[in-house]
Amino acid sequence: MTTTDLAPASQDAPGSADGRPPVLELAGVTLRRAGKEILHGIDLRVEAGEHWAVLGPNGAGKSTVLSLCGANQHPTTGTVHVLGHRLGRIELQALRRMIGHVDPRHRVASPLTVEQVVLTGLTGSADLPRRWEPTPDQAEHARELIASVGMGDRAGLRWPTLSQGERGRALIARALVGRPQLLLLDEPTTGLDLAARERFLTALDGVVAEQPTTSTLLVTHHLEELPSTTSHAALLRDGAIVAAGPVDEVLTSAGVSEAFAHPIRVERTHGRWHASGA
Ligand SMILES: Nc1ncnc2c1ncn2[C@@H]1O[C@H](COP(=O)(O)OP(=O)(O)OP(=O)(O)O)[C@@H](O)[C@H]1O
Repeated sequence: MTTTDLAPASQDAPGSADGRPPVLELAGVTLRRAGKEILHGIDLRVEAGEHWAVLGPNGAGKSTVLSLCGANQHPTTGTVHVLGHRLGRIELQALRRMIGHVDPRHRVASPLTVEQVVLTGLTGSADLPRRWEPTPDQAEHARELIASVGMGDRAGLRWPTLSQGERGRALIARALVGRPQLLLLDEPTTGLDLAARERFLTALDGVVAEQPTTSTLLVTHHLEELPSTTSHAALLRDGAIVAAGPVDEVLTSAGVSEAFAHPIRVERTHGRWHASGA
């Protein structure tokens, strides 16, 4: 395989105040599937270095929004710009190589080892292309990431034999291996034990510190799983955004209660969030 580098961001990419295109811009996005509109007029703008939490009840459309941001599907109407490129005008796989995506729907078809699965993050594919080899730097970075998610002694294990939590850890390393400018995390701590969850949050804080322009979007059902570096939040309900903006303005008891149609008390202590029934 030849690695196709992306052309410079398209001329029609919307600009920000400093002239750089936003990392993500969704404008008037609707999406229809199986005769049903599942997203209605989504507007969302994410700048470099912002860290977004995406929250909402089951079926609100969180994963669907992330799949658009991850160049996995096109909107039915409206526009999606990712890293300055408009979906529909760019080869999706080339774009995917610049995005780290922890996707619970990710399928590993062949019995790859943990190390091989992590390396597929560099090729943006489900399998390792024939004749493709990582550079020594890439291989070393993959090994470091595998160790950082606590899988250093399991790098040679094959995918079908892994537990759910081990797969989750491998997919986090896979998402980080390309040092992406955009990191999409769809319930990344599902199946992780308590220590692995905290290790993941520490690893994410490390990425944020090492790569200050990387932006993240994290979907979770549990406010306790939000990293303390979260800067913004979007609340979804029934395929629409009910609130989006700086995290302390959006993750309030009133905002979260409205999104979930249920009274919820939200508290923030030592930088982390907690939710309980009001
Ligand atoms: N390919 C599809 N065909 C038909 N309906 C779909 C399709 N993909 C998603 N949907 C529907 O769109 C809605 C939003 O789904 P989505 O997975 O984005 O929700 P979510 O907020 O991530 O939910 P959860 O918290 O349960 O994971 C759901 O009602 C779902 O059934």
